[in-house]
Amino acid sequence: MKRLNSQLQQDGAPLELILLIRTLLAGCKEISFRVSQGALAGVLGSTLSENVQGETQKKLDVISNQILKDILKESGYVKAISSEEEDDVVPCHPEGNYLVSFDPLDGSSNTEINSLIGTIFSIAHAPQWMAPNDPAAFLQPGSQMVAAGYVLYGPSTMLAMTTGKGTHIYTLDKTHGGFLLTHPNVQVPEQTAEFSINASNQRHWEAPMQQYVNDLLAGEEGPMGKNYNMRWVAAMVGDVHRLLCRGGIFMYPYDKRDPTKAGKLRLLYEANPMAFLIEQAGGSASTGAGRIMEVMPEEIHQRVPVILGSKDEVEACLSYYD
Ligand SMILES: O=P(O)(O)OC[C@H]1O[C@](O)(COP(=O)(O)O)[C@@H](O)[C@@H]1O
Ligand SMILES: [Mg+2]
Ligand SMILES: [Mg+2]
Repeated sequence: MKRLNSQLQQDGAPLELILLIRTLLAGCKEISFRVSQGALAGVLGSTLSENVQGETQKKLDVISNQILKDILKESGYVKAISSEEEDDVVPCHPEGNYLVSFDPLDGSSNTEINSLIGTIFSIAHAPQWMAPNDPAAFLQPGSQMVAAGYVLYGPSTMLAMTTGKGTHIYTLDKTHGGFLLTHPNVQVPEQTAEFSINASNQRHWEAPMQQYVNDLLAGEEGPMGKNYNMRWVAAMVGDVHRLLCRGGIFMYPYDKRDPTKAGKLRLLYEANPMAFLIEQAGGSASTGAGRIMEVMPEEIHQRVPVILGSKDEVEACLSYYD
């Protein structure tokens, strides 16, 4: 089976980017090991501290963040980092050519129940003009990403990765520690009968989303004329992985609970990397008002509504907003 390295080379990724990706994945392998240790290593449970998102940090949030921060800072390839768990931009190497944004542990509410969690990341060029601690450098639209991916810590540790030449999925072979290409060039089916949303928030959604989900639930007797199934892993990395494997539509829309927030999910290190993977796999990714990867960020922890997945189904959902 082909190794990650040769696929990245085949996709024309420059050597320094390949070395950076390998460095980041070395950190993810360490996280995968710590996660698998669970209660044996005392890594489950919450800390007493709150992050910039206003969420109580899980021990694994803090551990994963530290592992990635340390390994990227030492690498020399990275000028600066933005992380879900860091208030501000973390300056790294003044000569670094890349910016890395990451969600060190996605699906934190799943840590205690041994369910799916992961790490999500995106990489962009570091503008020459930027000072290593300047957040303005991160305010680039997602279309500027040069690479994005996630590592899913599940029964197998799996990696979905794109450098703009398709989306490929790899499985970690723990016998030699290498990621092997097990699902080359994944394609999201254009049609689907599976949706993913936290339905407990329905009363807070805008009218178009309420109507769309009601019509999905109406099944073949309803306007959609077919029965839909529902899934919710409560970890974006898990719901998007299922979607890359067999299609579907994933939604975390705007809701009225907190009008100051455009959504729950963060643009730089959740929505953008997932949008890049989905689009490179033939799917669509929208905020409801436009393509996620065309959003011009205003700040590093900005949130956006997310509607992504099978092309025809995303279109059907967006037609409710028209
Ligand atoms: O608890 P809810 O409202 O269902 O939200 C689940 C969503 O929140 C998240 O867990 C947020 O990510 P973090 O765990 O990294 O904070 C997503 O992975 C997931 O899609
Ligand atoms: Mg997350
Ligand atoms: Mg997280």
